[in-house]
Amino acid sequence: MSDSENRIREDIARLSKSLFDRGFSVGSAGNLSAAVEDGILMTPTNSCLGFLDPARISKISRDGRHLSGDKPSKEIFLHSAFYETRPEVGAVVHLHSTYATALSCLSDVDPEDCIPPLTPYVVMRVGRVKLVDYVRPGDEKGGDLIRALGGKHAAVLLANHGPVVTGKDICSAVYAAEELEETAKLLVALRGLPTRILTAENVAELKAVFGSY
Ligand SMILES: O=C(O)[C@@H](O)C(=O)COP(=O)(O)O
Ligand SMILES: [Zn+2]
Repeated sequence: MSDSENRIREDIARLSKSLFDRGFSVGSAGNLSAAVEDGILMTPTNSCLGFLDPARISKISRDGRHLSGDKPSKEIFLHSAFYETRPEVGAVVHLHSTYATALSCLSDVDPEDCIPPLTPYVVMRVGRVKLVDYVRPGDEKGGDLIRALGGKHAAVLLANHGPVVTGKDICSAVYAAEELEETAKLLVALRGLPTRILTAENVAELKAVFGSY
């Protein structure tokens, strides 16, 4: 195993524990993956993000075959669809974090833009978030729904389930998932209050200056 793969395994375990310790995931909810030179590392199914053993993290091929480690997350289709459709994706994080999941259950969120641009950082880290129709966790159809987005979104909310956020590497994907959750919390706190969001010009300026990955 290469030094780089070992480092990414350690990063997945360390960042997963950090998410678990701060309540971004509970029990065995959520899953993370990261690309390595010869495949994709993925958290094992039914594992607790707080107690991962780097050596037992699953490894799958780019076409979804289980190569080594424990049995991979049942959300393998969801993760694989992001890697397939967005070449810049180096990692994927799925959580059941409370506020983002709460938004995913509201009947009046805008399915095209379910995390409106309240602050600059969510625009810079996450971009426009699309609501994806509900399917059973682990259903292959989840992958089809992500592929249908044509790689246009770095993050989605799975209806009545939770967020899936990507990044160029595992650290960026985790930071983006945290930013999405904090913005969801603000949106819930501001519900019913007259709220100013960033204008289209503000968003365009952020994209021009900071780009989007
Ligand atoms: O909600 C679910 O069942 C999955 O999306 C999940 O979060 C945990 O599944 P595994 O990664 O297979 O444990
Ligand atoms: Zn889930």
